[in-house]
Amino acid sequence: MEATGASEDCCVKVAVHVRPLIGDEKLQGCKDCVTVIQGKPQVQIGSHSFTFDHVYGSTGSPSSSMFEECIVPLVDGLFQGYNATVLAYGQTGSGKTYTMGTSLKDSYQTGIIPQVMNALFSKIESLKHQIGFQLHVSFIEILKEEVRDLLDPTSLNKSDTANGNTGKVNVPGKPPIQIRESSNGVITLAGSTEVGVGTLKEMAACLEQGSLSRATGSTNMNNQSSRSHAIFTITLEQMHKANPISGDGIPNDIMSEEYLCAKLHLVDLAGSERAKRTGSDGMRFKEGVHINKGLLALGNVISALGDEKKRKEGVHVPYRDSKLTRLLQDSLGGNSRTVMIACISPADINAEETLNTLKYANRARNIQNKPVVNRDPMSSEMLKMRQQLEYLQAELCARRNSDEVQVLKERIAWLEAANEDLCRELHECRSRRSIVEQCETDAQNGSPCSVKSDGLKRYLRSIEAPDYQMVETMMGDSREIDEEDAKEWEHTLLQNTMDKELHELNRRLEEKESEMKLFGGHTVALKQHFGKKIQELEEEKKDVQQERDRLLAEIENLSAGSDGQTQKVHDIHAQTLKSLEAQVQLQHRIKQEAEQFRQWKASREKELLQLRKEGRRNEYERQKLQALNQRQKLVLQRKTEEAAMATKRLKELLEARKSSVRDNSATANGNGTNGLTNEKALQRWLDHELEVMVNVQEVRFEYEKQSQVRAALAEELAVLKQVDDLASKGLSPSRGNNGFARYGTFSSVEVHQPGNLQHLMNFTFYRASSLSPNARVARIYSLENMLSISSNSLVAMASQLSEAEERERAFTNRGRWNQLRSMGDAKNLLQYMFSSLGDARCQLWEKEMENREMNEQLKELVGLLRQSELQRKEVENELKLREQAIAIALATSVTGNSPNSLKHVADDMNGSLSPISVPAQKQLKYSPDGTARTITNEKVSSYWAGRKWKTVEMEKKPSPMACTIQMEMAEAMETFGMD
Ligand SMILES: Nc1ncnc2c1ncn2[C@@H]1O[C@H](COP(=O)(O)OP(=O)(O)OP(=O)(O)O)[C@@H](O)[C@H]1O
Repeated sequence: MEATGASEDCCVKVAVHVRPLIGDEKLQGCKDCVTVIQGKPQVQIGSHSFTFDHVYGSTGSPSSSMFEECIVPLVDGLFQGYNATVLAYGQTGSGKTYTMGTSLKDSYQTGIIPQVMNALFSKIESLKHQIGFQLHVSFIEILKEEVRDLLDPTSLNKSDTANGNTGKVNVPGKPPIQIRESSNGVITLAGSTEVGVGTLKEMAACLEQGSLSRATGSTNMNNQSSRSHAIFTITLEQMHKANPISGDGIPNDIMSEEYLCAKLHLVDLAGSERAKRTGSDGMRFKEGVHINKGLLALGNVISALGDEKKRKEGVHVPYRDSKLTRLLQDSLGGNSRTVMIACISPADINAEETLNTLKYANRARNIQNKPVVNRDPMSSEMLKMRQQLEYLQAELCARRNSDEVQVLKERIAWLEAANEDLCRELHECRSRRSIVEQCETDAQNGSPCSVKSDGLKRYLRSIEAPDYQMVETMMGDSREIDEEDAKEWEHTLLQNTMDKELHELNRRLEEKESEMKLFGGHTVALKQHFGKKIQELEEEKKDVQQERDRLLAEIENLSAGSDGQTQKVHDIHAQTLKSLEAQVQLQHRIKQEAEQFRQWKASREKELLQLRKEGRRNEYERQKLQALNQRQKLVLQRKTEEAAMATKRLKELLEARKSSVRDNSATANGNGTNGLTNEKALQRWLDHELEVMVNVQEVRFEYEKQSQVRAALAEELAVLKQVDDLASKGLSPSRGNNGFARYGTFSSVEVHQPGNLQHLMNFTFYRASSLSPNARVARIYSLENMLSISSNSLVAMASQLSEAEERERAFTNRGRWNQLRSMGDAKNLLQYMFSSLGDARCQLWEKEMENREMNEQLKELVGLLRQSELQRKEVENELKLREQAIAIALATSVTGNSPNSLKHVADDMNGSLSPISVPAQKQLKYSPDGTARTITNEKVSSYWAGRKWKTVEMEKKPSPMACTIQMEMAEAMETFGMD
């Protein structure tokens, strides 16, 4: 296959995909530090701003439009014979696999590769009648600079549990896949499996098989991190059957076929990573080193191609530095239309990596590719000939006799006029027919119009008569009549349908009417039933009233008939009794109320006390928290200031480095006054270089310290928020197994933490749940403030570090020692370096000596500390035992138990008393009969000897010696920063 045809220059298109903050980042309280300018493909981070071809995610365009805007043009180009490449680049965990859709889980349908497959097959479906297609796919990965075939059926899928890796294992003895370059510069893979696919399902199966075989592993930054660069390649071959009939109307097979072949590489690169952050060691670390090497080589290729000056100078492009760059040779600066998707995380902790990715991508935008249509040389020759033929035919046509054209034009005009007449006539006929039909309908309904209808029918029949038809045929258009028939047929059909509908409606109407009737019957019956019921009730009411009246009358009669005086006495007694009863009840009520009041008052007082206690506790807590916030803020401020100073210094040094390079090159070029100036300038340059290096180290150190502070703050904030959330739902803390107060369930915070950190989290949780709601809110607010300060500081440092790294890279590529133009310069500088190194070594030696001495002192101190600690413990134990003994002795003096029985008690408590001599202020002395008396200021040994209690110390406070030890220990611990 040969790339032929005119090439078009086109730049590599770069799209940025900003993923949202993910679970882990949210748990770490990360802030979004990436701003996407709305309506513009612009990304800002810290003080840096970048413009790309597209920006998706965050406040940019929705990710769903990425495929339409970036990938569809490439798929279309594939059908025109253009190679294409989609490259996903970014730090580990930034969403490359998600974007490409090779993970087979969350993004499978929205990923680029599945969408490409759908688009390809639907296009093939629509074109398959004109074009013959053949599709092949291959899927390889580059793992540790080794190309592995992910579709090789003979290799085994293996889960390498030792390293936690999953991936393919090549069959022993099988030759490795080779990268070859053909004479015309096309890169091919010898020995990789190319699977022919005919359906979408088959292609999807290949993707699935390869994705499952890909090497993945777990790191601190991504549970399922791709440990290799993966390339899924689709090869589309087309046989165009353009122009199958030659100009003379004779089929011409040789002239009609055109063969095109284009490749689409879909590349999911492994993520760039820092071993420290991914926490990788052993095998994972080695993988990381290889990944970074490959990406560095890719970066160098991008730099070489993206720098216009270098391009013009024809600088060597280091494609051969890695297998990845070798395989992507065509995609970068070659025969391909390329889209690079830079995936970034918006989290502040990833600011440095995000900046590096954006810079990398920005450079890639300058790469110029030269895509050409890939067609078969034979068919391209044929195409040329065909084009020539078409051109000649057109020329021939133009030169033909113009009279012929004139005649044809007149004929066309005549035909058009005839056509117009016919159309008019047809229109009239149609309107007449509709009148006839109307009359016919009326006739059926007995309308007077029926008389006319016969005449019109006759007229119509005359129209349909053979001579009429003949006229029609003569005019060359019999279609109108067919149309009329069709209309009539349509009309009949419509009428039938309407009839049916009417019939249906009538039927339903009847149904409804019968339902109504039925319902009407029911209503009457119900009315009657309830009417009767009401009447019955009315009658019952009347009866009851009559009964009541009768009873009242009876009572009146009875009272009128009794003796008046007896009644009076009876009344007086009854009244007295009543008033007495009322009095008693009143007293009882008063008593009850008094008791209730007393209880209420007591409970109020208790509550008040409780509230006061709570208030005091809250106030204390508030003050403590305030102090803590203040202290932490100050520490953070100090740390941030230190970091800002280091960052500023680094910035200045980097600026100064630029100008010093210029000065030195001027001096080295002979513009300096003499050799001595040159020597001094070189020495200054070297000092400066070393200072930059040390400063970068300092900033990185500050960066890491700041990250740790940030992580601790974020951790506490996450826990506090969780506690607050649970509390707002009305859940109360419960005690966990470890004794700490906990809420029912704990989030994934604890699931992800290893042992001791888990313990710490529990502790934080305990503290958080013991805070009052107000204190919690205040602490959350303060933590959020501190986090935001920390986040800004981190982004500023990341920006300077990324700058320093980039300049260092540029410097390394350019050659650090370019400024040395003569042997003299080199010798002088070497001499200077030697003496500087000598000084540094001497200083180091002195420091080491000092350190050694300090270490020895430290060791002694630690020994002393341990000894004191042991002594402290001994004293404490002793104190405990004595307390027990005192308790027993006191009990004896009260209960009269004999010391003998107490001895058993003490023994049971493992209380064998060791002799110790301590100053005592108050002591008890026991006689053999068990009686005790108090003695003071006497040094005695407490010892159970031959059933005799001698003395037992009563001092409860720790002894002066224990106090001294404790103080010494506290001081020492504070000095060495030990908890
Ligand atoms: N646009 C997105 N929306 C939601 N979640 C995303 C998005 N992009 C990535 N993620 C999530 O982020 C995590 C990391 O993504 P992914 O594995 O694709 O990263 P990666 O760049 O391929 O990492 P590595 O280089 O380590 O393989 C996954 O859990 C994924 O679900």
